[in-house]
Amino acid sequence: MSNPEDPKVTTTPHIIKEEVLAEGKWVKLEQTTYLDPAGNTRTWETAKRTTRRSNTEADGVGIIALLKRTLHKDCVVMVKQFRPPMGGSTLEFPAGLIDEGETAAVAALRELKEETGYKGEVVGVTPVTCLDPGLSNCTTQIALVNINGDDVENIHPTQQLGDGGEFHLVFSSQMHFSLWTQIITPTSIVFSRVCRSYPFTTR
Ligand SMILES: Nc1nc(=O)[nH]c2c1ncn2[C@H]1C[C@H](O)[C@@H](COP(=O)(O)OP(=O)(O)O)O1
Repeated sequence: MSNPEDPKVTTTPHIIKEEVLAEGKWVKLEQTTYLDPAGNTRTWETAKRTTRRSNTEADGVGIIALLKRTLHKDCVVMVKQFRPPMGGSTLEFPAGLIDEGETAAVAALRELKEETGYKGEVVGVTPVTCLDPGLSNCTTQIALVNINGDDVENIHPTQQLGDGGEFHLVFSSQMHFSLWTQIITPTSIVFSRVCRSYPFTTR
């Protein structure tokens, strides 16, 4: 039985070793051996993307894109798509992996163009945040983008879809969107975890 008078042995937690248990083309499973804050050696099952580049902080970028048009209310552009891990469709901010040599801002404009057809302008990029730190080391940055809907290039946006299949564009009124953020977000971390991918009921 432990003596409550004993000073707790504490040390800085850190990774001791990482062993690959299984690896696919996109994802790998590792066993992470680490020292916990009480000085105990423990293990954790960790999922990682295989696509992470050595010279970057974030795996991907999520895009909060505001469509601004004369005589229309501003709208947030979102995409609805089938997500195999969910076994169904989700309503999400446009998003994607950051390619080699890209900044989050450059990746945001490329992904926005591919997924929605819109040409945007980046007005801000958040710091790096994690998405599901109990499972994975995946990280993201959120780019805030304005779309000039009056620009001739944005009148009839054409998606540039690859093998990934079909995306449906969804426009959420800014007021509705603000309500979500007031309810769900005291911090950007909660915001990105809860709001980046919002389960969508398909009919
Ligand atoms: N976990 C994944 N499994 C796959 O089988 N394929 C995957 C995974 N993650 C990404 N990809 C593929 C799918 C696309 O062809 C490319 C690029 O994805 P990207 O569009 O950048 O990201 P998402 O919008 O999140 O799909 O990677």
